[in-house]
Amino acid sequence: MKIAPSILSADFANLQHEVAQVEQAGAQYLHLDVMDGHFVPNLSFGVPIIKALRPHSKMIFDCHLMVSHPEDYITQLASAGADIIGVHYEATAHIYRLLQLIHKVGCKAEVVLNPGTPLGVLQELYSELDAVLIMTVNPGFGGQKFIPEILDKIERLAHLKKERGLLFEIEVDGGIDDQTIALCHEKGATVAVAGSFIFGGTSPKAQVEVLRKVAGD
Ligand SMILES: O=C(CO)[C@@H](O)[C@H](O)COP(=O)(O)O
Ligand SMILES: [Fe+2]
Repeated sequence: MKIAPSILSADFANLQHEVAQVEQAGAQYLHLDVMDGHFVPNLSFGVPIIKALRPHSKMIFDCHLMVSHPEDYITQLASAGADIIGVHYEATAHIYRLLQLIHKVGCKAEVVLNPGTPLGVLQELYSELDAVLIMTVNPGFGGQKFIPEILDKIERLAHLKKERGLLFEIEVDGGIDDQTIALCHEKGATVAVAGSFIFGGTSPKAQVEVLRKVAGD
């Protein structure tokens, strides 16, 4: 499983150092949560922060857009150096068009599903999908408790992927720690996002190493 530290729980006054630590520990992705205070009841950071971090890291920049008009940010995010752009199915009336736009600007396209959104909505989207992000908490905040009912959803998606011979990544996001990562791994998730587990303690480096030991590639 690839590890994707989410900087939402990092020390914002010391971001460059925090990012360097998780990269040195072997994290392959950097997860960047963009929130607009409208789609979710919280504000985080926007494109300028992503652009500022880009020259300091070779990790895959995985941008999770929690905004009401995602189409307005795709081109800017691509120019800022995003590699993967994740858009919520619930945030747009034109998900297919949005996935096409993400590909057009040269990024990988990911659909994010809230806990209450069924897998069936992906049915017509598979040909445009590089990744599916399954929310294992309600989006908007770090430090929430993992919702165990979502394990079944991960298992069903992994089964579907295998059955159809598809190659998309299955990401999980929210409440991931050294216990829940193992459960998600077992069900077929391939990328684990973790914020507070990694940045909430004293050593982000040591915490990435713990996750890698439990479920790393
Ligand atoms: O997208 C989100 C929250 O909406 C996440 O990426 C959080 O940053 C995960 O934080 P933890 O649950 O791991 O603390
Ligand atoms: Fe996220």
